Amino acid sequence: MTDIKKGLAGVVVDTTAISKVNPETNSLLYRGYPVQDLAAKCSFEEVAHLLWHGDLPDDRQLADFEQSERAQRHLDERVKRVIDELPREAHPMDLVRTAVSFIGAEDLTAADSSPEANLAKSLTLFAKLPAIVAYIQRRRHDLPLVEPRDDLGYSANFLHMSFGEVPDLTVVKAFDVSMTLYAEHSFNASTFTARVVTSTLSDLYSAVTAAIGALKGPLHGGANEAVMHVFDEIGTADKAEAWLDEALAAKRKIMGFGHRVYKNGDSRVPTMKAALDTLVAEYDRPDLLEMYETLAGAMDARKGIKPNLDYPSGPAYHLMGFDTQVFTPLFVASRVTGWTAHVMEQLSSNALIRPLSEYVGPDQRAVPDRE
Ligand SMILES: CC(=O)SCCNC(=O)CCNC(=O)[C@H](O)C(C)(C)COP(=O)(O)OP(=O)(O)OC[C@H]1O[C@@H](n2cnc3c(N)ncnc32)[C@H](O)[C@@H]1OP(=O)(O)O
Ligand SMILES: O=C([O-])CC(=O)C(=O)O
Repeated sequence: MTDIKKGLAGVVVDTTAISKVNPETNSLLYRGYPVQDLAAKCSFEEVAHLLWHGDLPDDRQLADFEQSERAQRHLDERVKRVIDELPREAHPMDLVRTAVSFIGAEDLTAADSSPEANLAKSLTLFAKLPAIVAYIQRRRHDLPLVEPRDDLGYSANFLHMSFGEVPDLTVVKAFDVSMTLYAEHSFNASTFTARVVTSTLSDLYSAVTAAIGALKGPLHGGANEAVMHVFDEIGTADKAEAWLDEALAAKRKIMGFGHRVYKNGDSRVPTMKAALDTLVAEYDRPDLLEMYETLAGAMDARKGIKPNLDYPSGPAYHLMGFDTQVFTPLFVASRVTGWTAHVMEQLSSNALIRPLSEYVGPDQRAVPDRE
């Protein structure tokens, strides 16, 4: 029998210059820069520029970049109408996926996959996703669309469009940090999906639409939503240990824990946990922190399995005021930078991605004659 690497675990399928995930040193580099330092010192706009162009922008480049992003922030009436046609109860990930697909169908230059065209499309999606996600968040509460403000940075504007006001700087910074941390993570399932689609020479919108579908699952991005459901199911921290014992006995996967690559903790968690701590102080919610610590401690004690980025980001988005079902769309708004960087990298040295499988079905047999 062939040595099959189920789930492609441990298989290196290509090179990438975009990010380096190193489980040995528990580190993550974007284009050579430690992600913690980027989160501390740079805006998400700078990080997006870094991922797409390979380097941080100088002042002039940043000003140009910000200007192009701010000019495209509004929600197009037709995209709004498409969202409005869909049930209010539809999962926000399905709405975001449909909105991106619609934008792709409307763009008559979608098939132009030149580096310049793909860069322009990437920037368009980056600029428009906050409006889409913010509108979905508001529509769930029967609230009207909030127009973007072009005097605000990406994260402050995102929060303004979501809630109609700009929160304290601490909250804006925590949100911006989450965007930076979620932006890129080498060949994770959704990015690999984007690369598979791109490898057939399909267009960038199709790759991003497919990637959104892959991100939705609870074993990947959907876990940030699932963490909050777990917290709700447990109720209060004093019940966390008993809940965990029962869940593990029932062989349940505990959402927000474990990782395919990191086996000793996720490099991004300390930075996001620090951001969560600032939010807990800001909103005076020590109960949430107690739940976080108790469940994480119990999981470590019982299984030695550590939290991944979705574990601190779920409660952080909750404190900011987002509905639980809107957490994974926030991940989309960030990861679109990494996905599109990978689309462009894949095209720069493309090979159709088409692995082999070992057939284990019935041997060849004759189709019975039909009357
Ligand atoms: C941003 C992100 O996408 S990060 C990932 C977000 N996903 C989640 O948080 C979902 C919960 N986690 C998981 O399901 C897994 O840890 C994954 C899918 C992320 C990684 O899985 P894999 O690399 O395939 O590891 P695998 O599932 O084989 O786990 C190895 C062992 O640890 C156990 N394990 C791993 N994660 C968990 C978990 N969250 N809860 C309980 N047990 C777990 C498995 O049951 C398995 O045990 P076994 O050897 O006794 O069968
Ligand atoms: O790398 C992975 O498999 C999942 C992950 O953490 C991410 O995509 O951010």
